Amino acid sequence: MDNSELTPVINIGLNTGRANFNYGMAELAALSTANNMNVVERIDQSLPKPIAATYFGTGKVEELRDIVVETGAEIVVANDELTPSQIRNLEKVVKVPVMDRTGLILAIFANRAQSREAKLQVQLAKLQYQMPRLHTAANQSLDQQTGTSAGGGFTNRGAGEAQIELSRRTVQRQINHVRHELKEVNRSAEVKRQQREKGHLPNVALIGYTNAGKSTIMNELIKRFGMNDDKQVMVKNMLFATLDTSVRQLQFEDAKKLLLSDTVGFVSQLPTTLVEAFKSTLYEAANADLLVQIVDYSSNDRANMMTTTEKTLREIGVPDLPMLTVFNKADLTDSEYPTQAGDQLVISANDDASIDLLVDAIKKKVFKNFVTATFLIPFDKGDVVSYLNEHASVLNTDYKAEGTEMTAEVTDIDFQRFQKYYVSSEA
Ligand SMILES: Nc1nc2c(ncn2[C@@H]2O[C@H](COP(=O)(O)OP(=O)(O)OP(=O)(O)O)[C@@H](O)[C@H]2O)c(=O)[nH]1
Ligand SMILES: [Mg+2]
Repeated sequence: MDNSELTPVINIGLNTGRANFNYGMAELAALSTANNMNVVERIDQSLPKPIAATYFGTGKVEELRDIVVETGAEIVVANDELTPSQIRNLEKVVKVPVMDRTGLILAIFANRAQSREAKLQVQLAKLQYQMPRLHTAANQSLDQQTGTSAGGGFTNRGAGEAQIELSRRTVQRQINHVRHELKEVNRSAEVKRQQREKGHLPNVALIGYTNAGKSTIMNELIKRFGMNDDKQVMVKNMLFATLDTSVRQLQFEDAKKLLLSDTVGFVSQLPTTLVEAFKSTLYEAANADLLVQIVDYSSNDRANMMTTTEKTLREIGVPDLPMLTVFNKADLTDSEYPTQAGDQLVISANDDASIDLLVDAIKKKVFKNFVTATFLIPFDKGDVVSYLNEHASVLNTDYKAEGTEMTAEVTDIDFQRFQKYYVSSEA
């Protein structure tokens, strides 16, 4: 796409002295690009805190107006979440729509959403964002950006209080409706989840900053250890390529199995409405036995990206889970790969030796509580035999007069369950 097809925008940011201000602004530029915008100018102002009425100081807002005219920018995008009145007051002076960081991220999510669940989740987040902003032009610019019409009829700036109240009730009704539909979608997802949980397979979740290579790694693992009919997931060089959680079962040469999930990537200041709306999608990560954090090793911002990931996990309410940290895209750096030091790996997703090392590291983590044991199962306990065949790696089966003798690697939990059939253990 050449720049003429992109909307020219100005990024503005308030430097309150936070250490990662520049990182936040770089992220805002990347998010703008992801939303088909061309950032023609960046304007910062150093202030201890935002001006309540206009975000920037008066003089700076005038300057912004001049630069909008000079550059032909069509939208101003602010690095923070603005109050409805800040947006309104800024728009009065600069005379183009003003969008905040939350509105921008919502717009990207709305453009990317494919599945019914993702679409409903984005819609819910958007409606909740619009609720306190009904009488500003912010929704208007949001709707122009996303091309959707939810709430688009309520952005009439001249509307009176009664009109706003009516709009509020309408939006609340829409919120209730979307919530209801989401519950329906979630119900079928919940059934699938419960079926998986019954299987007692370890759950491994790929998580991390957007565009780090989670889906690429997922696909490499599916290619080698997936079931025949397992579909690949989408990989794209853009922010938030993945908005749905995909779960696949992997089976290794030694018959051990696990569930691997790939999910939505993170970015700093992920709007709370989105985090809230995407809770069920992010549930897979919260419910994992092992988190595999993928980091773009070729990015200079990788330390900030890791901090962002850890913050977001806390926000979603993910408990302190065992974690492997995988520095990916090492092929774009001068570093040697694949290497491992403790729980940290340096790899490249498209390199076989890297995937071997990763699989080995994952297996050591999730199958560490396995024991090899021999069980003698009475012939009337066929269900135990089929359970072991399905869920354990069976090393040997013998038919004795008293029943079926099976030597298998089982989890310590399964070992407890079948202890009464236990006859001996290997070193
Ligand atoms: N050079 C190189 N490129 C990689 C590597 N891994 C992934 N990529 C590229 O990085 C881009 C993003 O990869 P994805 O797998 O979609 O990233 P993701 O983490 O799933 O991103 P989101 O779904 O947006 O959160 C794609 O263009 C991949 O081809 C790697 O090891 N080396
Ligand atoms: Mg992805």
